[in-house]
Amino acid sequence: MNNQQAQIRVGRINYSNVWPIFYYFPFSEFGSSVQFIEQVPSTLNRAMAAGEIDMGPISSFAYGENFDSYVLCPQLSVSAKNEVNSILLFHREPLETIKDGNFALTSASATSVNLCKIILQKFYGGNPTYTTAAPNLEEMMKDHDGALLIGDDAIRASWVDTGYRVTDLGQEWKKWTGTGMTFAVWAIREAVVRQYPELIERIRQAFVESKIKSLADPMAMVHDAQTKIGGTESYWLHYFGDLCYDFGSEQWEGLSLYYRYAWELGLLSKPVPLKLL
Ligand SMILES: C=C(O[C@@H]1C=C(C(=O)O)C=C[C@H]1O)C(=O)O
Repeated sequence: MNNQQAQIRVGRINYSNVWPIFYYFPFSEFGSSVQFIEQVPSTLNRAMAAGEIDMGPISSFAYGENFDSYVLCPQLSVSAKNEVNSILLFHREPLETIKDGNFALTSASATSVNLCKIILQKFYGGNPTYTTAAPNLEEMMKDHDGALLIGDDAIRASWVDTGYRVTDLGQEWKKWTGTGMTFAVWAIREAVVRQYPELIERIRQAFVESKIKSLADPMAMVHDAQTKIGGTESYWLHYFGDLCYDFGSEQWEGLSLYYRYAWELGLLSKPVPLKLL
């Protein structure tokens, strides 16, 4: 089978935070050679590890768990230099007073779940307990001191006056480390790169071009977000403006520190190297 009929299975995170990289992707140009599978990050993480998808955005923590089999695309990520606005920990009392408490963590995440553990255990010196839960804030907060939501679940909850304190974990990471945080990376299974190098490069380049075009003029994407998710034009301009979709030395500086802390806490089994395409 030559590259043109190759079926590259590409994951697509079903949150608005990845929209800039998909918004102008030329789907029709690739026809049946590319199939898209849309899921929450944790499901895509498992699918790539199982060989059920070949490339696309996954939790950066999932790369840390499976770097032996993956390479990363330069220029593509979901990062934040400070506030991320959609990785939110909701809690009643200050973190200092609940650092040994119990926390409900969304089942949709891998990166942010472990970022929350690094923050509570390493930065606040806590010894909390964790429960993985469906991303329903009201249910999560019934019997926990805090609840972590990500993606559009977090955005929608942030629009409601819940009365809870809200900690932005991107901002918290920046406060303690001085670096930005990368929540998702664009990973490719090495076996697929070897089998379809030209097609993989065409897909990667198309993602980069979509990123450049949508960030150069985000208004169509912003108005789509208002229609499909709600919120104001200024909210979405701020949201997409606070996110960073690059993946270079600045992003690796923060991500390698995250991997080091995760390894030190036993959340990852070994140090994580950078393996670029
Ligand atoms: C910025 C975000 O990052 C997401 C968080 C992820 C995680 O915690 O595993 C994975 C993919 C990202 O798209 C978000 O959810 O809003």
